Amino acid sequence: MNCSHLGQALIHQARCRSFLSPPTHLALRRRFYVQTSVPLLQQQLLQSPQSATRADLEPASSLWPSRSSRASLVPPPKNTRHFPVRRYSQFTKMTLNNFTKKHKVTVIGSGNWGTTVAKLVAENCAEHPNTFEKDVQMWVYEENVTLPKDSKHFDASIGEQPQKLTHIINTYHENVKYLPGIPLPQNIVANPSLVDAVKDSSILIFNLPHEFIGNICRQIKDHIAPYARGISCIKGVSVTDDKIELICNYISENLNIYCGALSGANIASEIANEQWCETTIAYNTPVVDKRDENGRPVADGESNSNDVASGHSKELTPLPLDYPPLDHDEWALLFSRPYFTVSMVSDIVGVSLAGALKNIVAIACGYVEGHGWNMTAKTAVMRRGMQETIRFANEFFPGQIEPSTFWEESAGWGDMIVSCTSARNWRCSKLAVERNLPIEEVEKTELNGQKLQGISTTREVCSFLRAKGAEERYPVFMAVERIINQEIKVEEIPKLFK
Ligand SMILES: NC(=O)C1=CN([C@@H]2O[C@H](COP(=O)(O)OP(=O)(O)OC[C@H]3O[C@@H](n4cnc5c(N)ncnc54)[C@H](O)[C@@H]3O)[C@@H](O)[C@H]2O)C=CC1
Ligand SMILES: O=C(CO)COP(=O)(O)O
Repeated sequence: MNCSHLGQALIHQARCRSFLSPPTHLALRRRFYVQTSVPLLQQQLLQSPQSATRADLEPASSLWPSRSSRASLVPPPKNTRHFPVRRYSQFTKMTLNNFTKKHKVTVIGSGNWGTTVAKLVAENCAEHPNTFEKDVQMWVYEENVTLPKDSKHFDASIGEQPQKLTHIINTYHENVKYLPGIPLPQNIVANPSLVDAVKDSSILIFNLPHEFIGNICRQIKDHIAPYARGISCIKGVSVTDDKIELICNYISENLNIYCGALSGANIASEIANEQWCETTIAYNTPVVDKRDENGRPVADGESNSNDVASGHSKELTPLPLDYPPLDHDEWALLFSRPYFTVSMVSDIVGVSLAGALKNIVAIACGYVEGHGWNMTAKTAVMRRGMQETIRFANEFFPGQIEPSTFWEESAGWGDMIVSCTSARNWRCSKLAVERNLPIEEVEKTELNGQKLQGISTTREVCSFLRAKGAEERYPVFMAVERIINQEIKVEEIPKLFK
């Protein structure tokens, strides 16, 4: 029994025991399909992209069994037509090559994670020329960088003169400042002009510290394609007074485009070194972008304001039909690598909040460890931190999360564990206690320009909780703020958690 069969069997078994509601059941089937069948399909198309016919794709049925073998394996779910139709549309979308346009991709941000995501996306753009333009624009916040004498790129004729970071990336294909030692694909184009980098792009990937997103949106608002679609890889939230907004929703509303969210247990330097990991992408394809199996729009052409599927509150410009569609399959195609497994879901709120709030808990864990307490204390902080995260989501985004995001997805417990044991927020808060320094000092001396998201997220979330009078229900979050502000010591934590 291969992985896909096994997945279906498990889902069916769980459903028979009434563990899963029918929608969850369907969502899980879809997830298994994206994770297992799509890469195989891609591989087949890669081997023979021009000549592939539907018959060529039939071997994929070893992953997705034929109707008869499916029937013998597990009784079909209610909506059995769903996946065969999708499979055919995948074939149509990827092989007929009847789209006059391809998606142009821009990554906005070029830090540790920004550059890593640009790398994996650029690898996929080169591998899927029917769907994506080969070159990937990467906007770089320009700065001068001096290559040290022992750098392999050191040029004696230039000496130790500072050079533009964009020049270094485009010449040596390495981001020596934010992702040193990792060779980058040559189809990444480092661009210091934000407006030029986003011009005509149908896909915008936002990947920079969350505090800069307001300024970025203001600068690009009038320069992006109105039909562009986004994915935010940013971990943070936007808070003003007693209002809180997810970063992807902030982007959607301010640019009037639809934007999903990517988040997971992802340490950039490990992924850049192609060590395997998983991630979660949340995306609700807007109704105006949905197409039937013949590639025709499913929207009836009437007003598309308040797009129900995506939750977008304004009128969206549809993605033109001369572009390949942008649905879960295409996002999986853009982000999946052999070393980066993508799970597609619809829970924008759960994925975004899990990614933002775990940074507060990671700081708490670093403090606890720096104080000399070990795994048992850290586990207590993680458990309570996750409890507060889910409480926060239910209290301030009622009815908008899927609990399975926190329990089953990389964006949930996966990210919590990795962040509390090895990420930058954890590392710097641990050092802060060990050196008896404010965490901001450690950030400056240890990270060479990289930014901690946990400090500002803690302050923003705590100020929001105060505005809502909800501090008492969030003792972990509030304690972290007080330790950051050096108002209390780590040893006071257990008393506060009572
Ligand atoms: N590094 C990682 O392992 C992961 C990071 N993330 C998230 O990805 C997002 C981006 O983080 P990184 O790429 O790691 O960034 P980073 O912390 O490595 O680098 C900071 C970036 O901010 C840029 N910058 C500095 N001043 C700026 C300004 N005024 N305007 C615009 N940009 C400016 C710098 O040029 C640099 O590219 C964050 O929300 C982070 O939480 C998510 C998963 C993994
Ligand atoms: O989000 C991350 C891990 O999933 C990275 O966290 P840090 O920003 O603390 O390194």
